[in-house]
Parts: sequence; C-alpha cells; structure tokens
Amino acid sequence: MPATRLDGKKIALEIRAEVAKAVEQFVAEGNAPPKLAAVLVGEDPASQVYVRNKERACEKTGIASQLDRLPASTSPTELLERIDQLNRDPSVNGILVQLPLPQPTGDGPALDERAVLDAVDPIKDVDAFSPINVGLLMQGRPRFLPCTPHGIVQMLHRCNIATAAKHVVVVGRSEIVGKPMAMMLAQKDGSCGPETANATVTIAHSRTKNLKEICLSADILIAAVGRPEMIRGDMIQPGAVVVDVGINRVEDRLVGDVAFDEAAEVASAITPVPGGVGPLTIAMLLHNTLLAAKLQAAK
Ligand SMILES: Nc1nc2c(c(=O)[nH]1)N[C@@H](CN(C=O)c1ccc(C(=O)N[C@@H](CCC(=O)O)C(=O)O)cc1)CN2
Repeated sequence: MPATRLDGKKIALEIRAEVAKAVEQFVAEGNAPPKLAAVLVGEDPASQVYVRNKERACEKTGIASQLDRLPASTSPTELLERIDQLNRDPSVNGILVQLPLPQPTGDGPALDERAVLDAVDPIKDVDAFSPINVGLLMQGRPRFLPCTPHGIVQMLHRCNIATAAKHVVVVGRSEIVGKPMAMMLAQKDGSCGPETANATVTIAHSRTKNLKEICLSADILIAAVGRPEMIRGDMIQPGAVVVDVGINRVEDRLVGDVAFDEAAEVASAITPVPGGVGPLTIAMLLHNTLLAAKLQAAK
C-alpha cells in the first residue's frame, strides 16, 4: 500500500490559525502586537523568497514585521552594529538573521555566521540558534525551540505518530536541524512537545559507513543531509515513517533528500517536498515570535 502523505501545508495552516488566535488574545490583554525583525544580507534568491514568506505569514497572523535588506558587501562590524540596534530596540520582540550569509565579495572580510548568531539577544532569538538557547534545549528546559525540528515534532504529534520507544535515525548533523532534532526526540519528559520524546535516536551523516544498514533499522527516518534523493527506497524499513527535510533545487525542480516515489512504496507515511516540513518552519517561527513577546512582556 502506498504511504500516507503527511501534509505539512495543512498542519502549518492549523498552527498559524492557533498562533493568530493567541496573538489576538495577547493584544486584547493590552499588549502591543508582537514584532519580528528579519535581517537579510545579500541577494540569495531562495532566501529572498523565504523572508518574503515570513513577512506575509506575520501579516496574516497579526504579527508586525520589519525587514532589513543589507548588501552582500556589508562588513562584519556593520552587521553586528545592526543586530545590536535591534537587540536594544524595545519595539522588536524577535530577531532572525536569514541563513546562509553570503560568501565574501572582493577583498572584504567574511561574515562569521557563528559570531553573528551569537550576537542576537537570547531573549529575542526566535530561531533558537544562540548558544544560550541551544544549551537550554540540551538541558531539557528549552526557552525557544528551533523552528524546523519543532515543526517536525508538531507534525508527528498531530498525525498521531508516537516516538516513545521508537528508533529514530536522523541523517544529518547540522546545527539548524540534525543536532537539535536528535536532542528533542531523545528528551525524557516531553519538554520539547507533547507525547514526542523518549525515542532512541541515532545520528548518521553522509560519511557514516554503514548508512544503509542504519537507515533500515529506523522506525522513523529523518533525512536532513542536504543531498538530493540520497535516501533510496531500499534504505527504508517497510512501514517506517519518513520525514524529508531536504529542499534541493535540481534543474528548476525542488527535490528532497529522499527519492520520494521509491520511498513511498515502502514507507507507511512520508512528507512530500514541497509541502512537507518547509511550511512548518515558518509556522513555528510565528509561534516563537509570540512566545518572545510574552516573555518580554512578563519581564
Ligand atoms: N535564519 C534562518 N535561516 C534559515 C532557516 C531558518 O529556519 N532560519 N531555514 C532555512 C530556510 N527557511 C527558512 O528560513 C525555509 C525553507 C523552506 C521553506 C518552505 O516553506 N519551503 C517550501 C518550498 C518553497 C520553495 O519553493 O522554495 C516547501 O518545502 O514546501 C520555508 C522556510 C534555511 N535558512
């Protein structure tokens, strides 16, 4: 039987409607609408689409937003100064710096992604990339959850896919997805989402020797390796749940990290690309922006 498609678009709309309602309530209590500041450096076409979609999503949810477009030639000092201004601006609740940062142009110094993310005030860090927020997550007492892994947790929960006692294999070890995803699913107490914890988690990656064997042992396989269709159908255990985080542009077409048609023959459920995990990333950003506003209002 072909796999069930896990419809990320639909779940994202559900979450966005919940956030919009909660924003309405927050404002009715006498607070200013939450505000997100996005910083986009350079002109990466995909990043431009993502920040535009974030702005539109904010607007539809009752969240204010502002976008700083900076040229690719922006120096590290200029970018850090801009982040500092946003940190100190009391009207801004959430700050995100769109990734990837551009490669250096000409003779100018490179923008150090780590230094830039470290500069965002942790209480406004709605991407949850700062070391403070990563540390809190590691310790099982998260403040903000990173948007893409949190979206996956929400999707599993809302599709009644339990993770307790399951073997989850995460292929990919990025700071944005792979590492926090593994940590969230392995948590003991469900601190990272209702009913979504207590999994036995293996992190694999493109250099894992026996990758096929490890993938075949997964009850839930999360592919976040950034290589088009690297996960083939014969790497999937019959009946496994497959979550594809990859968004790769191949000849003007979007493909995931999973060979979808092959995988759908074997899996019990699978996320498509597009329309799977991607839309959830933006929905969880809205959730975090409201959370940031609430935390700051309570201070
Ligand atoms: N500061 C951040 N930078 C980046 C993040 C992030 O969470 N924070 N994640 C990605 C990009 N991203 C959000 O920023 C993102 C990627 C994809 C989608 C999405 O909805 N994708 C659609 C397809 C859209 C398309 O046509 O390209 C889908 O999968 O259906 C949303 C957000 C890296 N940078």
